[in-house]
Amino acid sequence: MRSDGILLPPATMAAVDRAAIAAGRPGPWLMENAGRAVTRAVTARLPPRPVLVLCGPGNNGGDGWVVARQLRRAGWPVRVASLVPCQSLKGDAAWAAAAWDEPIEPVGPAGLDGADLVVDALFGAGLARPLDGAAAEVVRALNERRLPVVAVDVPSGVDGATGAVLGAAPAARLTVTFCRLKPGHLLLPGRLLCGETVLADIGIPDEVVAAHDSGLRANGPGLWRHLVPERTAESHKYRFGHALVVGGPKETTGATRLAARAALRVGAGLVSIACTPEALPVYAAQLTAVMTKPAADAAALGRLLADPRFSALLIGPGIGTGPATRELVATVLAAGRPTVLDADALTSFADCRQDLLGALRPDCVLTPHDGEFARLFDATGDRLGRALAASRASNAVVLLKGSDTVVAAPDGRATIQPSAPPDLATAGSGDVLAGLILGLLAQRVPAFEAASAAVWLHATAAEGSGPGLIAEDLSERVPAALAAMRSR
Ligand SMILES: NC(=O)C1=CN([C@@H]2O[C@H](COP(=O)(O)OP(=O)(O)OC[C@H]3O[C@@H](n4cnc5c(N)ncnc54)[C@H](O)[C@@H]3O)[C@@H](O)[C@H]2O)[C@H](O)CC1
Ligand SMILES: [K+]
Repeated sequence: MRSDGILLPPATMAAVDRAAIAAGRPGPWLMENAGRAVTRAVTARLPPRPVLVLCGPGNNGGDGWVVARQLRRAGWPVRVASLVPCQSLKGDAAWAAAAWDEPIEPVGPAGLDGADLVVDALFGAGLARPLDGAAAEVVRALNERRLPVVAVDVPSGVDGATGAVLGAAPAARLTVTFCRLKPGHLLLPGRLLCGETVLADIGIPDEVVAAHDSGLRANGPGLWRHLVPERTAESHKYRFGHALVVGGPKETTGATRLAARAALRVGAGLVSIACTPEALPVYAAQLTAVMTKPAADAAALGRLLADPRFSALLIGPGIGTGPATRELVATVLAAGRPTVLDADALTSFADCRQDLLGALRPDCVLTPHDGEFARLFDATGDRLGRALAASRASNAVVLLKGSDTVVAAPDGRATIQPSAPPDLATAGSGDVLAGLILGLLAQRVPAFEAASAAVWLHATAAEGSGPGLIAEDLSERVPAALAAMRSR
């Protein structure tokens, strides 16, 4: 199976299952492969121990019956508890249960006694509402007793489309999923509840998956590495663009400098800061490779940006909020270059959002955190859905920052960042991210890929840094992240 990063929401996964069966892969064969994948993952990690398999009313439960049979064949002491009477099971689940010829218990907390491991096959892609009744009780008891759980496809109660918990969900040590990851495996809290996530090939052809591809991806270098220019012996700095940051006042130059430095670190050929004459000496005293350009007001900035050599623009870090910023943002957008709008450049439009949203283009990238997002867009719904809706509404790329950062494009594509070291939560980290996007845009990386690449580089630069990471160091770690991008 290609590691193509394709993410399939549960409803799409169900359609893929049906298409695979129509393409000659029988349901029981798929279920047997799914159960075998779970069994292999368990037996590769653990020696035999008393295991309880919790089977639900559908095909997730069907996978559980296969796991029970295969673990028993591997010599494990296995018990099975079923949420529903076996005679109510249908289709492949009924087929899988019929092979079990030992006692079957009801699902409930009492059944957990004596189990050293629990296989959670209650619900998967078909979860339709919050857990209740015996399912909720046993899940709560699992969490209270901190029993090791192996989840089939997804921890029961986690919504595979959003990562949200519906009622309750076990904290699994291991989750074995099939065919492709679902958004809920990467979005919080689902990602944390999955524990180690193993993706198993159960024989669904890639072409069946491709036919159902809706443009959702787990973020990774394979999506955009080819678009990030590489320096060679005959490279010249002018080939790597000229990035410009609209600098804040002399009292708050740090954010602007962090962004400018990050743009250089990620490979922009030239980087300039446009700032007021009062702030210019402050910037000039603290910069070496970054140039400073005086621009006293919006009109002067407009004249400066008429120079076509500026290939990408950033406004926001440290710029301050208010009408003057709105005027500067309008001037920057009027220049018609790929543009990053971050922090104060977004907050300044909280009371007049349409003035901003009506002026954006697909080569613009907005980088709100949740608070900034809520001031501009409808904040109801899950993060993936919200980011996609905001991108469609604004006709711009929306990068919704978080531990599970989502990048969404107006054409419906989206990436979810699979990891984010907690050390990224440091002052100035967002300024560095904005600078990384700017530096990639300056090198003519398209906006959606530039934003996704910047998120991955930002997280990779923080990997292994440990506590005490500061934004300046983060920027210095970008070259190593670029090298990792080329090698993975
Ligand atoms: N990905 C693949 O190629 C394969 C996946 N398999 C497994 O099939 C399940 C999906 O099975 P499905 O029957 O569609 O749904 P579930 O088993 O998750 O749910 C069963 C059933 O339960 C009802 N229900 C939903 N929510 C609740 C609730 N909160 N309380 C009570 N009942 C609820 C609803 O009617 C559901 O239909 C997938 O996860 C994989 O594990 C195949 O086995 C192999 C191929
Ligand atoms: K499950």
